[in-house]
Amino acid sequence: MQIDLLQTELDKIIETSNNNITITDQDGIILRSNPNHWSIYGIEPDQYIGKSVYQLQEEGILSPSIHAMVLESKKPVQILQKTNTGRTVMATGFPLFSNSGEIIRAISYSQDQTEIFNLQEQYKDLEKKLVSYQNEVEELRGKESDYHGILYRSSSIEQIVRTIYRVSKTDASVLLLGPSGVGKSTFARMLHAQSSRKNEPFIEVDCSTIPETLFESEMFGYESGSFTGASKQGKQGLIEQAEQGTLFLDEIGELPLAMQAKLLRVLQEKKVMRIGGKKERQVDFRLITATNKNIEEMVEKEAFRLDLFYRINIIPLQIPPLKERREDIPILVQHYVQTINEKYSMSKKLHAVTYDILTQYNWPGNVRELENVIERVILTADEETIHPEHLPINFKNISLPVEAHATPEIEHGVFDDADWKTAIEKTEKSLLLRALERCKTTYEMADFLSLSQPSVVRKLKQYSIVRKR
Ligand SMILES: Nc1ncnc2c1ncn2[C@@H]1O[C@H](COP(=O)(O)OP(=O)(O)OP(=O)(O)O)[C@@H](O)[C@H]1O
Repeated sequence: MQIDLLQTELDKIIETSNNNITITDQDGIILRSNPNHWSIYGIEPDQYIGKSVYQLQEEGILSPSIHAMVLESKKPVQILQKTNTGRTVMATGFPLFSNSGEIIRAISYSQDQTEIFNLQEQYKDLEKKLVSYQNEVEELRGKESDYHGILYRSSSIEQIVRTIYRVSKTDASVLLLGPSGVGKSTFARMLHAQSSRKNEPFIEVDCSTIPETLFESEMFGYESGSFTGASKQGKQGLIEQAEQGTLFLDEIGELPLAMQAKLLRVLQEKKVMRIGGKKERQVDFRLITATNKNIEEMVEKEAFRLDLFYRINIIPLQIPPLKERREDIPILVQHYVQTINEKYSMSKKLHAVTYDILTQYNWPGNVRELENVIERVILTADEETIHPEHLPINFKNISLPVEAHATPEIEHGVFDDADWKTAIEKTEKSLLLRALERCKTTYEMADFLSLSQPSVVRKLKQYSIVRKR
């Protein structure tokens, strides 16, 4: 009765265990096992009892057999088995000895670990990807704020820089979209400089400036004497000049429909025929296009060919105007004040209020306008310090936020009815706000203010100044 109960309990344990428990005798004959788990070995549950593990090993069903190993070594063994159903099984085996020290049983527990191994593989894959992304980020971060001449602090430009970095490794056509002066040409040059074609030509074509009558001869070139006025030697077209390099078609939205059709043919066939030529020439270039037009609307109005749009619009990148990424303005202002001073061997400075006005302005002409305005005021101001009145007329009605008004006090040392403590506090607060606008981190602020970083953090807290992220 007691034996029967033990037997039933053992059967139940084996049957319900999450592990595949298998017991063999000293000759490797399977005495008991859990029927639920044998499917991972590709064998029917009723086929294994009474079978020899050596035979199953020979048939390739157990490779290798843990029992065979335990019986041979007379020691506990742990192995990974690859089953012929493609599963990965972790098997642990133990010998069981009689009182006289003879091995009488081998018992194994095995568990299907396929999912865990798959996850491990995926994890390794992800780790590899992570390392490569980290390298990418490090590379970008190292050059952050000045990446191929592109200055930025905004996350929107950072995102674009990252995308450009990634697509520069491919030959995909990129379409740069955005209003005039946002930096489309600058990004196009950066993309080329970053690509494997960087040592080959970068040919920039402003589609709005080529007259329709000259389009073919300019773009495709011509053979000698092919038309009146043609050069005797013939001429290589712009597309051929971009061979192995990058062809940047700026203002593509200005291209008349007839020229769009001609361009499409070249893009489809990657071949050009010079005017007066007899055979087509194979061309290999990377295409970048840019426009400040709403090109999708042009497609809808049939002013731009849909098939050409598909060709150029593989990777569209929308560059936001400056007013939508205001955090880029201070760094651009500082950059242009410095470079334009250097260009003209000058050392003009912006008055704090001028600086505040420039950073509050909406810049409808974007970075180009910013660069031009700073150049103009540096050249025309008759004083070393550029005051608000030196700015063009359209800057007259800029209203500054309350904090900004505190800054002239520092310049002039004027504090109405203020006691010493209030004056110091006002000054400190103004300096902190100014540093905050110019700097990205509290470490940079500390550098800028010649303070320690903990002091900066403490003072920001003292004046309840919160840094924007
Ligand atoms: N992020 C930036 N950092 C530094 N300079 C920039 C940046 N973006 C643009 N610029 C400068 O602004 C000026 C205008 O840029 P760019 O010519 O690339 O603009 P665009 O969008 O191509 O203009 P358009 O549509 O009129 O051709 C250039 O002198 C360029 O160097």
